[in-house]
Amino acid sequence: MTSAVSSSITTIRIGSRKSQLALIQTYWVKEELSKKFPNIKFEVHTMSTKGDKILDVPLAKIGDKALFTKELELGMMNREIDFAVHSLKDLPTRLPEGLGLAVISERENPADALVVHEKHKDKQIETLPKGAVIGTSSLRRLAQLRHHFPHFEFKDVRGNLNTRLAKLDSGEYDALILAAAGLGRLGMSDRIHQVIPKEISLHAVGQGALGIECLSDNEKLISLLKEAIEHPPTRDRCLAERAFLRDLEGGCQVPIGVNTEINGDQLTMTGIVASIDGTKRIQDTVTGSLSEPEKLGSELAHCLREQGAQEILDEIFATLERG
Ligand SMILES: NCc1[nH]cc(CCC(=O)O)c1CC(=O)O
Repeated sequence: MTSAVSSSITTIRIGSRKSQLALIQTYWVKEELSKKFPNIKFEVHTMSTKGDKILDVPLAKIGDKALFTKELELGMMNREIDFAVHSLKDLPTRLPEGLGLAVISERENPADALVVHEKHKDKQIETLPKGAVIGTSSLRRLAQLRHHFPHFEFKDVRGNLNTRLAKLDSGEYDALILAAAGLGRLGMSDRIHQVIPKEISLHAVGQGALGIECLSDNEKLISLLKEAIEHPPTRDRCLAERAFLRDLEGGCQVPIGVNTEINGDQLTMTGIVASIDGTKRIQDTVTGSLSEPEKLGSELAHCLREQGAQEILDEIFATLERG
């Protein structure tokens, strides 16, 4: 008996991707659970996802929202694992029937970071030279940076963080834009040359937080996870962000950015939808009660739609389909 529903709990199986970052995140979750529940045995089971296997195609062109999660979801549906740990930003906003987002962990800095080649160590993003080659695999980063810095050359970069950094250091790129949180968790905060301010680029929905997915009816497991892992302020911010993305029908790979802030019992949320060439941008900010984060996310999505966000998104989907 390995299910957490039984009173004779013995083992709970945690599903994880195999990348170094995924394993660091999963072992952190395992450690937090083990501290709270020393009598339960937690086991890590690793799986490769499609996103780990296809490394020669730009992410946006693969066009599969469950790129980093599907194999783990099958593992839960087949009862091979009890829950899966994801980078929340890689978890689609609509999950397969029977599965749910059980808890959200405390968020690290959700901002993007500039990482530069040694020869640019005295520069900031504002002062990198014309024609500088900037590596990013995210349309969101591309669209927002191109608007502010049309004189840079943007080039796709795939692979895990170590591979990307090796490509930067070998001179293939002048700089990379990476999530500050990923670098921090890998112990490479010293490579963060500049945190990109929100006035230049808004971060991805859910960036910097972990999301734990499990069968929606596994109430015992969900209550264990809540007790050990859940961080309510991050949860509320991320639920608002995910409602915003869900209502715009966007995945991780569309140029949609957000910023959220809690002040007392109020949540303030800024969102942007941008065209890939950086010329069209629709951005707005809403504030509402922290008690209904998803309502606020939906309100912001509606707001941007009314200002023409859907046209920008439709154009992008058509371009991606044409290849
Ligand atoms: N899709 C890649 C991905 N998914 C999660 C992270 C790490 C940061 C996070 O937890 O948001 C990264 C790398 C990156 O964007 O640089």
